[in-house]
Amino acid sequence: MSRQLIKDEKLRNYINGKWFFPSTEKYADVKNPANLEALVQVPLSGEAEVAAATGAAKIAQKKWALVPAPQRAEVLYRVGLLMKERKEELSQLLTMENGKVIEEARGEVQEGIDMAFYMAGEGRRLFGQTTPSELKDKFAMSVRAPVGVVGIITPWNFPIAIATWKSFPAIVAGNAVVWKPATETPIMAYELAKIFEEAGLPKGVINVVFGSGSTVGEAMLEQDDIRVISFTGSNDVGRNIAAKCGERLKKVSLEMGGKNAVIVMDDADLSLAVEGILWSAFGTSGQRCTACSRVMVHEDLKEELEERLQVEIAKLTIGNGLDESIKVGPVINEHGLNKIKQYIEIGKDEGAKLLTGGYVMDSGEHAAGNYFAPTLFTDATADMRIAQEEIFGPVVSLIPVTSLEEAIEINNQVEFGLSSSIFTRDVNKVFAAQRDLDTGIVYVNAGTTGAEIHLPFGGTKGTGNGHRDSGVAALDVFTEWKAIYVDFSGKLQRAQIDVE
Ligand SMILES: NC(=O)C1=CN([C@@H]2O[C@H](COP(=O)(O)OP(=O)(O)OC[C@H]3O[C@@H](n4cnc5c(N)ncnc54)[C@H](O)[C@@H]3O)[C@@H](O)[C@H]2O)C=CC1
Ligand SMILES: O=C(O)[C@H](O)CS(=O)(=O)O
Repeated sequence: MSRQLIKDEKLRNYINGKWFFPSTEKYADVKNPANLEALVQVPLSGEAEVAAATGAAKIAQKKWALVPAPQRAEVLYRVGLLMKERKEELSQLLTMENGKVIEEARGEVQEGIDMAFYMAGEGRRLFGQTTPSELKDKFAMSVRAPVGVVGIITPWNFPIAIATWKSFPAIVAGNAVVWKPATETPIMAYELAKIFEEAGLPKGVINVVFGSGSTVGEAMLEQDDIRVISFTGSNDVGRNIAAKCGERLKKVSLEMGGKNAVIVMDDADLSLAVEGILWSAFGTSGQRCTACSRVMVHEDLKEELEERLQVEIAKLTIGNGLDESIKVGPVINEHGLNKIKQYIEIGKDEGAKLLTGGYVMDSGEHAAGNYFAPTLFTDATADMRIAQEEIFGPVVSLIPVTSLEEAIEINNQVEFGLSSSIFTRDVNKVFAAQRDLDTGIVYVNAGTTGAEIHLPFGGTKGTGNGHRDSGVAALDVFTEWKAIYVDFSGKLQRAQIDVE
């Protein structure tokens, strides 16, 4: 049934309000990670498409910026309504191309809907400041001005939500967008472009160019008319983008990896902690930048936590996420599987104890897809590679600790700083932890995932470069502050007036 949701076998780029096959005539197959069934072919476009999209965006942006922000917001509001109408269909398509289980796919699509309504609200705010002037009969204020053409580059793990986190604030602020989605998950981008079209977004305000990072992504960096690059993805790619944009003085917003941890103190509600760890370590098969991959557990609770987690992991159903009873879907592709496999060997060699999982599931109903068994290591230490590096798979390691201070120190001893969590009933520990955990997101008595769209999303250290997606903070990426002085004294005032 769901296969019928796919109407076009060959996807097309969306440039200047029209649909184009790629001039390169090259395509890549997109496969369902749950069964390796071919879904669609994604264009592998070239530099010509990036240039055309940028040119169209530049022209469109000039007009779009003059549309009053509340009217720009109405288009986003319609986008939200259309997404809501099509929520179930979009969710099924998302599960098919990405593999995440349907319940999570619905959650991701809902994030996009929420972001549409939230950013539509910004069309009536986009607050600036007014301040007193130093001079008599003079008015001083600041407003947010659009940046111009913005480039967004998005990953496969949240193919619709992350795109909405970036494109919606950009559009409501009066920018035009050139968007390169990940080639692994182009269907969500294709459907979102159709929704923008149906909602009446003027031609050229959003342009979608499918293709590889090395061709389309790199070409975007070289377009001087693209004034901002907003990127979510891996650290290596993010560093390269930052370096190249630095040479051109292009603004860059980066959201990258994580090595997120849950802390379980000796006074924790253990049932709650088990649930929080399960959901944030194995949800989306561990392929969230916020996924929990370390647990610092107080030594007094270590054995009990090991036992209870093993019992719960054994109950997880693994398979095609379109089946409502499935709790853990496949990982995105063979490359992902191989990376996870390597980390299992690394963990064993380093001396961590493998309690459960640690293998590719490749027989019976799992034979055709990319399945990895949910994996639990214990007795890991803070310096092990499995406790330092991003695995991006369903693997979590327990690290015993004796105090909150030790747990926080270990939490902060990694390259990344995205999300962290603490389970405790002690309010003093809660406040100390939220102050001292060096991450952009801190959860108390909840796992490391589940960000809400009206708060800033992003992290410290190697996770980013000081910008945030989501919330009002996202507007900082897509606007320039403009200071405006209006002198109504009728004379050229030069100096501050002395107060007599
Ligand atoms: N902090 C955050 O907000 C999030 C971070 N991520 C991170 O994303 C990664 C997984 O996503 P992937 O798609 O595998 O990452 P990736 O870095 O390989 O790809 C991300 C995007 O960048 C493009 N790209 C690749 N090479 C490029 C280049 N040279 N120039 C320009 N663009 C290029 C890709 O085609 C894709 O569209 C993980 O490391 C994860 O932690 C994922 C979600 C959220
Ligand atoms: O991008 C992600 O990994 C998620 O959208 C953020 S969360 O839901 O895990 O907080």
